Amino acid sequence: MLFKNDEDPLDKVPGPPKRPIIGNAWEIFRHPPDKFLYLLRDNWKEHGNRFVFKILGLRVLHVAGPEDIEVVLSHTKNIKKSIVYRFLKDWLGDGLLLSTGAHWHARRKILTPTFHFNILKSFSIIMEEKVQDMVEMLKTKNGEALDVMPMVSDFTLFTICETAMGTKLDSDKTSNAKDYKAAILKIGMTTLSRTTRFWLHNDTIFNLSSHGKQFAQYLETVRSFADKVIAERKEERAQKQSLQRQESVDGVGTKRRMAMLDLLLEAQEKGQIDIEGIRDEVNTFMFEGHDTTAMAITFGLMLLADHADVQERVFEEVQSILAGADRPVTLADLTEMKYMEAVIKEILRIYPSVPIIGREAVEDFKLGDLLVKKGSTIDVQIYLLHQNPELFPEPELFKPDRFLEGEARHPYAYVPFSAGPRNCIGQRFAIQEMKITLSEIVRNFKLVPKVKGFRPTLMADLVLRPVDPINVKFLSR
Ligand code: HEM
Repeated sequence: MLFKNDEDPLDKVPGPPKRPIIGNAWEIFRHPPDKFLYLLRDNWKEHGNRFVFKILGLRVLHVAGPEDIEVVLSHTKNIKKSIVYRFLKDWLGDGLLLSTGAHWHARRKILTPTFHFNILKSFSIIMEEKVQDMVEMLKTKNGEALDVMPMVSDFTLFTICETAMGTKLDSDKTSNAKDYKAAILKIGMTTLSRTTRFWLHNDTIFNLSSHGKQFAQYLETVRSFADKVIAERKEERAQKQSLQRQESVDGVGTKRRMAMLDLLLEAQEKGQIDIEGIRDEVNTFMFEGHDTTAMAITFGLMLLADHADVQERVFEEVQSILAGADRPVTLADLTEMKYMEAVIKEILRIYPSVPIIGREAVEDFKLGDLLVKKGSTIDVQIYLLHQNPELFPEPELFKPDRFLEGEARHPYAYVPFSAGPRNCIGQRFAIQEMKITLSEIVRNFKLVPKVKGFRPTLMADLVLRPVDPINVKFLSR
């Protein structure tokens, strides 16, 4: 693909001027990885909602308009992920995020019940416990400015491990968790560097490079963490199988709750999945289930701290739902939090945790008059879509009310969880976790930014991250 250089309708789509043979490889490489998102934004501002980058023979069509995004995301056959996802294959294997075709369909079917209402209900109890731990820790800090990202990603990692995997991270395992989180950050950075350096797209060259050797070490760390989680749950299951089955039937609040991993282990007993498959899914869900929500909550705390008026409305809403009662929030309370819902939507509009989605066309299709040929790479630019002033006036402003006022909008103008067949399976889990976390924090603390109006530089690797620390003071109410 990299060296195929035949004619293609995508050559007529605007984009930065292409050099002979290498296309835009030099401009892309010249940009440090943490500036790549800004390179995309500048090209979008200059060329509009469709632009093409060419790296040798590989054309990448970037789409940022809701009409094009609707065609790409709702296509039932073009569900194959793009080349960049292949760079994650040694880690996430054939797990739900990377796989395609019949294999993906079968896995999605096995995993969908994990997010059933009753299971999410039992997860809410764990989420609430984990938030309370964070609240207690914050109370001991006496309002000093804290770098929120590491704290929040501990919380979301502990939560996904205990909900989906049924594994509690005690103090002993916390250091493993720290190594795991650090390795994920490095995997993201290395993947982004690999994306922008076309010669590293080749596996052999990459594996021999210093990037490739370090990548192998990070992989070892994340894999062994996932393996420990599986081994532990398996052992516990063997010991307590009969008791656990009975308790998972009565569902909520029992000592042993049914986790996603149990569902996979049951599928293994029925011969529907092998141990490699379980490993791939555990790796996929541990990553997708903690890093995405960690970034969303981190940016959310920053925005709430910076907008005292919004924070006050969130506080008042929670207080009125609880009628001043001193008890944890319940699922019924969460469904009443309409303003909070608008706040969360606005957080994910400005900072969509997954800023770009990549597809490889498995068959020709049309975007209006433009023929997109089989084999083309298409990048859906969620971050840019959400920044479009025609869809979201004054897009740089944090205005949750825009989601309350019933503004008419294209159905694909807002897609933080993607849409169509490959949408986010964890969407309801994520929103539930965000609602519980933000409501409990705002109930207990007044959030104040260390520096008013501070906005970090952003980096789009596997998720959208702040490059600079986000410091917030948590003043007890
Ligand atoms: C704010 C939080 C989250 C956001 C913004 C988000 C966003 C997304 C997006 C945009 C996709 C499509 C990716 C693509 O096509 O390449 C996706 C897929 C996925 N997400 Fe999420 N996600 C979030 C939280 C979660 C959570 C909590 C879980 C698990 C508990 C999860 C599990 C997954 C999985 C497994 C996929 C692949 C689904 C498939 O292809 O069938 N996500 N997510």
